[in-house]
Amino acid sequence: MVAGNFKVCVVGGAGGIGQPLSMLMAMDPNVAELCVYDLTVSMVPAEGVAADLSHLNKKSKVKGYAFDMADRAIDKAAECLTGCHLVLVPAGVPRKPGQDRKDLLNINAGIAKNIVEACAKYCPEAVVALIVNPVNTVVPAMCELWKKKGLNPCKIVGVSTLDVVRASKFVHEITGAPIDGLEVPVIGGHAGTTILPLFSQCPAASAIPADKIPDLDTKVQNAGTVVVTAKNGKGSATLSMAYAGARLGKAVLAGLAGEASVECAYVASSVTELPYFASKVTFGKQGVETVHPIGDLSDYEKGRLAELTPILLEEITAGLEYAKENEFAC
Ligand SMILES: NC(=O)C1=CN([C@@H]2O[C@H](COP(=O)(O)OP(=O)(O)OC[C@H]3O[C@@H](n4cnc5c(N)ncnc54)[C@H](O)[C@@H]3O)[C@@H](O)[C@H]2O)C=CC1
Ligand SMILES: O=C([O-])CC(=O)C(=O)O
Repeated sequence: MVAGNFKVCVVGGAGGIGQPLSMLMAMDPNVAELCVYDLTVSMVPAEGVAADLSHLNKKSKVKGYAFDMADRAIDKAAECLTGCHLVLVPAGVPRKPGQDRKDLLNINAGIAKNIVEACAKYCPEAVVALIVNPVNTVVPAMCELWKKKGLNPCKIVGVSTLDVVRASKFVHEITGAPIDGLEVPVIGGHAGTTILPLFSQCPAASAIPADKIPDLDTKVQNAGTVVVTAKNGKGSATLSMAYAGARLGKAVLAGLAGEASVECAYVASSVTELPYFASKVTFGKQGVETVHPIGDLSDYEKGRLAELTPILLEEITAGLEYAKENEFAC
């Protein structure tokens, strides 16, 4: 397989997730150009992160861009975004202890819109992977605004890979089954009970007694909160998120390069009654190629799906409302 020569931008690239994510993407043989994009107020200047990464002995050329908070990306980010094949977006405010992901909507939806409207203008063919929370609402909001511009909503992808990474790790820890190839699909959304790990679809998890599954399910749902609590007001998951985001980013680029790859992601969907839903997705030459059906569920998982559906619908509806009340500047 010949490696691709793709241009990738990490927006929020000097942040907690952004720095390690930029590093992992700079190491991907499919990346020819990497843009590290952040605000001038970031903890480390984006140019500094880029200068640091530019010394890795990898083929990627790395450049940093920093903009003022008051700048609109649509006015400033032409050079940075033009020609991008993939834009990864870990820009936004993380949770503090006691907060719910939903509490971030007001501030983070505005940040996401500022970025996604610039992508609509400068790289409308790119896959735009949104890590910014609350994913359950921000993704439908940005996708509907994207559609209003006549663009293909399949280009907007909500990153829920960390749930798969966590569920798979927990099954490995309990069963001792080899970690390589151990994969628990996680469907639904990316917050609380909307996170539904499908242990019944992971052969290694069949060794776990049925009465232990609800606690394991809850452990996956609460894993983000465990990190928020342990970081004690200094942010949420960054390193594991960067690992998971790079895994998704690499799958997208592999697909664009002609090697179709499957990852769970939260996307516009018709596999359930909900218009946005996380399930397995095949990434191919155009980005999202196939959104896979959820497959067979255990009775427990069926019950959980019924329970999460109205909750996720409410969070999606908030996104649809946002898109009704707002417009892209372009
Ligand atoms: N989808 C998922 O599974 C996960 C999502 N997250 C979310 O990712 C987001 C980022 O988290 P962290 O990296 O920990 O936060 P952070 O605060 O460390 O970094 C965010 C970066 O975004 C930058 N930024 C803010 N507004 C911007 C704008 N308009 N344009 C460009 N850059 C901008 C900031 O300057 C900062 O450098 C949060 O919303 C968090 O909730 C975090 C973990 C997992
Ligand atoms: O918990 C948070 O706020 C960050 C996040 O989405 C996760 O770690 O899954």
